[in-house]
Amino acid sequence: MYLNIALLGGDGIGPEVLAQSVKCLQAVEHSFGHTFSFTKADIGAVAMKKTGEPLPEKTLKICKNSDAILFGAIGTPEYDQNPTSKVWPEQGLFKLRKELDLFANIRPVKVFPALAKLSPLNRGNILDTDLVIYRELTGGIYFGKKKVSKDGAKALDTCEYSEKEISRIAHLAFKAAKSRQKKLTLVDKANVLETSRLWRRVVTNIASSYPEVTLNCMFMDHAAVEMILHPNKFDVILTDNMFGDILSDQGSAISGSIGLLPSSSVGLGHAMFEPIHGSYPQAKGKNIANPVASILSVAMLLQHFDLIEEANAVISAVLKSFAKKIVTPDVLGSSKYGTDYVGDFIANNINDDNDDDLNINDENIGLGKSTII
Ligand SMILES: NC(=O)c1ccc[n+]([C@@H]2O[C@H](COP(=O)([O-])OP(=O)(O)OC[C@H]3O[C@@H](n4cnc5c(N)ncnc54)[C@H](O)[C@@H]3O)[C@@H](O)[C@H]2O)c1
Ligand SMILES: CC(C)[C@H](C(=O)O)[C@@H](O)C(=O)O
Ligand SMILES: [Mg+2]
Repeated sequence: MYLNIALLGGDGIGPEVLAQSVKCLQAVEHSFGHTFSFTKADIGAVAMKKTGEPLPEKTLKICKNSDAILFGAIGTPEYDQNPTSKVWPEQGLFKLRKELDLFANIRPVKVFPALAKLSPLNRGNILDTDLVIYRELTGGIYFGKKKVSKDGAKALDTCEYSEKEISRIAHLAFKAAKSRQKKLTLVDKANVLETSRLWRRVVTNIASSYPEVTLNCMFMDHAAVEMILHPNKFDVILTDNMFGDILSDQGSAISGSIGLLPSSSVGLGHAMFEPIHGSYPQAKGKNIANPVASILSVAMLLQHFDLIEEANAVISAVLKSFAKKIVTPDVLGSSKYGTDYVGDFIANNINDDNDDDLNINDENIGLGKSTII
């Protein structure tokens, strides 16, 4: 297969983890006889320095013309600590998500058996945690009207959702649940917010088209507790933009590190793949960032194009690195292995004979198919 992949490294550790993913994609090309072409483009603070824009036109064009986008991370302390700035790097990501209509952000949360003992939340019931968050990505409070009063003493963010915005991601989440454990949890604040009440009405109506799926509605505050106490009880979580952002970071604490969890963002045409973590600016240039979230995002990319054996080869190589404790220090404090070493190990273990000494089925990380559209 030929794939034209846009590479958006961004800021902080973004380019470092992305470089490991490219090595893995090159290993897939080599082992499975595919051709991937890579086009690098700027986004975030690095793009602002060059052009003044967090998402330059040229980058958007490259993304629109690509089959898929691999994204690193954006954001720098310079802008995080300057709340009065009129432009900031994260706007580049928002514009990209909106322009490409990437309305569904799919974030699997899994506990990897070989790492379960290292999880800060290690208890018996985390072991079979295998849930996936369907986060609405192009609406809600992130994209509603914003205002700051002239004297700067008041600010306003509005949260808006339409039936259409809710129903298109709800269908994806129900389809995912149907192919998994048939449980869907809608997370909202319907006891407070009008938008949440709309979500409940729309999602409850859609549920009748998926009789095999059990729908459960849960308030966000309660969900935060349940996810820590009984993470293995969840299957598919459907939620809005803001709640999905928060719950997925929380999910990573169950897995053991935010450096482990990938995501895909899909719409009707385009698809983007990125770790759930940020630009971790403190680690920039230190070769300590965990590349696994980015590499597993490559596995989701391959699944998206139905390259299932190839995705399994990547997953199998990642699991081998866990089994041999070739991991970065966020996972195992005493580890001496850096970003490059872990990336090289995984890339060097990607081959078309992926179950040589590990059975992928025993430790299948269940990323799920990233899109059903
Ligand atoms: N999608 C994105 O590009 C994205 C996501 C979240 C945050 N951000 C941005 O990143 C910047 C920093 O934000 P933050 O500190 O809240 O979040 P962050 O995810 O960058 O880092 C939070 C902590 O998570 C850990 N961590 C993150 N990535 C890791 C990795 N690959 N390996 C090991 N440990 C890792 C580190 O302990 C780090 O201190 C901000 O500018 C923020 O806006 C970007
Ligand atoms: C960088 C930030 C704006 C972004 C978000 O909130 O969507 C990030 O946290 C994410 O999870 O992708
Ligand atoms: Mg986030």
